[in-house]
Amino acid sequence: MGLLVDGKWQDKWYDTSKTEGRFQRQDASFRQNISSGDAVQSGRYHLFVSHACPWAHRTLIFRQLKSLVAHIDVTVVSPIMLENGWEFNGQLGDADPLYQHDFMHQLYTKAQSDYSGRVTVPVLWDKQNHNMINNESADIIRIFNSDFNELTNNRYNLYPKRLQAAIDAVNDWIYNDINNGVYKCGFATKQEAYQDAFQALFRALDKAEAILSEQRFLTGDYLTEADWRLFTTLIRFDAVYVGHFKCNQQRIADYPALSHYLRSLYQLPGIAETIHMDHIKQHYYISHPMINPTQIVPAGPALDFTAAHDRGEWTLDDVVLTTD
Ligand SMILES: N[C@@H](CCC(=O)N[C@@H](CS)C(=O)NCC(=O)O)C(=O)O
Repeated sequence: MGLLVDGKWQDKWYDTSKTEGRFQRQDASFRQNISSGDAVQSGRYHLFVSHACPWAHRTLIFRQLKSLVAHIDVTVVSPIMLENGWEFNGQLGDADPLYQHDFMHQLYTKAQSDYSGRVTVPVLWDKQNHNMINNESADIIRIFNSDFNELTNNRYNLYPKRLQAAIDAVNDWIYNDINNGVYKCGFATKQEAYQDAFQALFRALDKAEAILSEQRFLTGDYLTEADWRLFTTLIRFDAVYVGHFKCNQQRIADYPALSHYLRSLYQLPGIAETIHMDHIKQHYYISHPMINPTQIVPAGPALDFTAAHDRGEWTLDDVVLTTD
């Protein structure tokens, strides 16, 4: 794991020495949108992802739900991320079909030769102008939600105006305490930092459990981006975060509403194909040798997301708004 400094790769772990052992995520740097009109073209944009990564996973889910599979190709990096950062490896993931790079950091320096910062997935790339459109999943899912509607004729709106305030409010605590919260637990290097993140994480999971015991989705009757942002952390939780990141007060399987909700989302058409548990487990357990020096990947737990759930029978048409 490392980062680019003035366009040069350096193999360095996260620095927690100035933050009392607390992990702080750096903001993404490439934050363009795709303007409507001419810029919206089938086959012009390319998505670079890791199947391990919960942030990249959001973008793959939106690519499915928004009928973009035929229009935006995907390249999957190797799940093993060590001294060279994310790598292209035709055996464990895909080779780089655009530039035959060996490493993801080469894509960043192609976009900006003096780039300084972390080299993260997902990346939305413009093949026509050979530049990086965006490397922030929160933006990419909004681009997918709205910018290609003319091309696909898919009108599902996972960030509808009338729910935006509610979605933003939910995203805020779910991002800080759950999505990023598991990383704050796992990457903490001081007991107190871990303890604080752990308490905030399970307070937030208890809150999500209470909300979902009362209503179908996080913001009420409609499925929105807030649900998918929570989903990608929940699906990894029992397999990885409980053990590897020490998020072990209880499992998602021990929360009745959360576990049924998780299965109901998993069982929607197109979603199971976005989940690759082998990449998820290999990535975390092998790529963080300071946390797991033997790099042994646990064989369990047995998880069955196809089991029945009690959240009712519904399709996307029933629960996703198609209005602004
Ligand atoms: N804000 C970014 C975060 C992406 C991110 O941190 N991805 C992780 C993988 S799960 C990564 O690439 N980490 C590499 C690093 O930090 O060096 C987003 O949501 O798109």
